[in-house]
Amino acid sequence: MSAYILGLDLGTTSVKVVLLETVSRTVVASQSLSTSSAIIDQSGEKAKEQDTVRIIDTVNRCIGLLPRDKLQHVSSIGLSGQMHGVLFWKAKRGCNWSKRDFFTARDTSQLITWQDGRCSSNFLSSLPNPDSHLSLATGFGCATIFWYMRNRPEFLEDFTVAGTIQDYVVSMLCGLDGCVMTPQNAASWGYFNTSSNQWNTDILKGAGFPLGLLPQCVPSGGWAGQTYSDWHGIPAGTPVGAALGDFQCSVYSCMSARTDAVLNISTSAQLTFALPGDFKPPDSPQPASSISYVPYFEDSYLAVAASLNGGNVLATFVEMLTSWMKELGVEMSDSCLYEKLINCALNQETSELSVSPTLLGERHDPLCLGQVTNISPTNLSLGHVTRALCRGVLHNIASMMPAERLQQAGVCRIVGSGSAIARNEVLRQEVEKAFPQPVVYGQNADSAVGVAMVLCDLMREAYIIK
Ligand SMILES: Nc1ncnc2c1ncn2[C@@H]1O[C@H](COP(=O)(O)OP(=O)(O)O)[C@@H](O)[C@H]1O
Ligand SMILES: O=C(CO)[C@@H](O)[C@H](O)[C@H](O)[C@H](O)COP(=O)(O)O
Repeated sequence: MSAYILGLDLGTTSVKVVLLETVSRTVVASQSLSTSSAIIDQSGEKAKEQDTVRIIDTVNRCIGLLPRDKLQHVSSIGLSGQMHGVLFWKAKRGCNWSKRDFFTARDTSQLITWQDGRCSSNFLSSLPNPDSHLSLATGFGCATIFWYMRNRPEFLEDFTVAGTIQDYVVSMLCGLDGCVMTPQNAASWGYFNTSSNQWNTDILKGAGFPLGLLPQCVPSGGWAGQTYSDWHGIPAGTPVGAALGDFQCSVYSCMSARTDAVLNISTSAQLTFALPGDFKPPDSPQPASSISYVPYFEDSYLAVAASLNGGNVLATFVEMLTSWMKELGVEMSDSCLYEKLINCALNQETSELSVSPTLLGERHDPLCLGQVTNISPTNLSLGHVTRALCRGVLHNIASMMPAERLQQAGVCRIVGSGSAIARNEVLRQEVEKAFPQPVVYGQNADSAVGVAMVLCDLMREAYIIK
């Protein structure tokens, strides 16, 4: 009888699940559903939160679409998800289990995501310097906790545990009292040293940070525990991997040679290549650099240009059009709008219109927001604007990680991944124009597949799969 690994990715826009057949290492079933969990910011503070209850409901619906007979033969579960963000819960009280088959979120906070803009540059510079090569940015878990500590200390009093959304699901599945976190996610929170794999506890303690909220660190590719109950037909006692970063897992799914760079465009966008095995990160942060060095597996690192402006730029354009049309009394579904916009831009191969689409700024340059230039009466069609937006997304990431930098690193080709690339031919055309290196598109290149592959390879190494 075949055994399967369940891979689950909790992205910013959607939840994706796959079943990977362990012997052939192939995907036999997959599903994806949008979480529609964004909470409108009423505060004017640039808060970006998502509704935890909705995210977990989407997980339940998405897994419910997988074949139940195969779920009964799942031998391990791996999770990845959006990094940097934080949610809070109370030990032993973070969820309700129903009929020993699924759980729903209970008494948790909302998820404060990587897109949260509440930590201004002034606020960040008032925090202690981290002992890490990674600089701190708004939306990073520890910065968010500091923000609550200083602005709404009563909010933190309600909770005893914190983690990313993927860590929360792992804790609930395994019935853990606390939270375990891998260096991939811990590094994305800030105040974590990737050489020692330890939190900067002394620095944080000195600043009055609630140390009890720091998760316990376990290796990337390690186990968190076993399922506490049956879950969607998967038997209780099934091993669960400690949650990984969605970025690292998307790379794992499609980087087949050290000479590959990976360009992932989902809600955000990342362009990355693997650093040599003996690479050691610098001692201190380089906040003005558009390239950072993030932990991958074991002691290895990836060099990455992590842009805050990827598929979300197009999603914002679609949202803007929808709201304009609503005001004008017209209705159209998002999927219909995407299709029409992509078709218009395919018929408009070039445009003089220039869009710099950094709607969220970038971590190395937070105040550099978007601009449109070179506007003329003849370049205002939907085709022109959509073409210019897609080109702008690629120009921005190529300015953060120039083609020459890839060449110096020995990159021979770029592998495209992520659903914004998979679903948008205009973006694919612009990727091919932006870089001289040949571009290929990964089959099954995504984080849910990547996290399942990580577990599959671990079990092979341990001879659990023959
Ligand atoms: N119908 C569509 N057609 C083309 N692109 C789409 C469509 N729906 C969403 N997208 C793109 O996909 C992006 C979200 O990708 P997804 O993989 O779901 O994100 P994440 O992994 O961050 O959850 C959106 O920001 C948007 O650019
Ligand atoms: O900074 C990085 C990677 O270092 C990121 O951009 C990171 O992948 C993202 O912030 C989140 O994980 C969101 O990913 P996604 O939802 O866009 O797939």
